[in-house]
Amino acid sequence: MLTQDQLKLAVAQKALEFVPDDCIVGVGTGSTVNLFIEELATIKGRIKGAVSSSEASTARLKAHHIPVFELNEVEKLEVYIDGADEINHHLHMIKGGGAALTREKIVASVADQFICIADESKYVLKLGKFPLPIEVIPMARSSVARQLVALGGHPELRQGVVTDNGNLILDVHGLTINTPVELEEAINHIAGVVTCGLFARRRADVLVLGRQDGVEVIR
Ligand SMILES: O=C(CO)[C@H](O)[C@H](O)COP(=O)(O)O
Repeated sequence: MLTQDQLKLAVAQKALEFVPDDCIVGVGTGSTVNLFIEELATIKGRIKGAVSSSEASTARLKAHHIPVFELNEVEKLEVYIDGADEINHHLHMIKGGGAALTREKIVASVADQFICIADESKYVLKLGKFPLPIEVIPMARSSVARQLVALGGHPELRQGVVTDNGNLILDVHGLTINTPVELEEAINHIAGVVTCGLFARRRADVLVLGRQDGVEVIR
C-alpha cells in the first residue's frame, strides 16, 4: 500500500514528461508541487526557467538555482503544472488550499497546457466536499460572506492567513456545485471577490493521477 506522499512523488516524477526542452515552466503551489520542484531541479539544464504562482514556490525554485521569471516578462507558457484540492472527470478543480489561488489562476491563464498532478484522494465524482476557497479584499469580507450565504454556502474566515496579494481567504462549506462554470462566474462577479477557487472555465487539460496500481494520465 503506497502512502499519499509516495503517490504525490510518483505524479511529480511523471510530470517531467510534460516539460518541453528550452521552455519556461509555469509552477503552481503546494506539497505535490514542492516534490515536482525537486524533480525539476534534476533537469534544470534543459529548461530556461520558471514562472511561479507564489512566494513559497519562488523561494523553493530559487533555492534550486532555477531561474524565476516575472509573468510580465513572458508572453505565454507552454505548460503549467499544479496540484488541486479536488478534481472531477471533466478536469474541473477546486484549488486554493494553499491560499495561492489568484496567482495560480493568472499563471494558468497564459499556459497552453494545464497539467494537474494529484493523488487519487483528490479525484472526486462531485466537487464541493472540500470547502471552496475564495480570496477577498479585506474591506469586503462581511459583504462577500453575506452573498455567499445567499448562494447556500457557509463561509469561514481562514484564521491567520494573508495571501501574497495582501487579502483574506473565505473557505465556503456546504455549497452544492452542480454547474462549476456558472458558479465560478457568479462568485467572481461579487464585488470584493478577487478570485474563487473553482477552476472550471480554465480547467486542466491533463490529469496525472497517482493510483495504487500506477500513474494514470487522463485527458
Ligand atoms: O491550490 C493549491 C494551493 O493554493 C494546491 O494546488 C492545492 O491546495 C493542493 O495542494 P497539495 O499538493 O499540498 O495537496
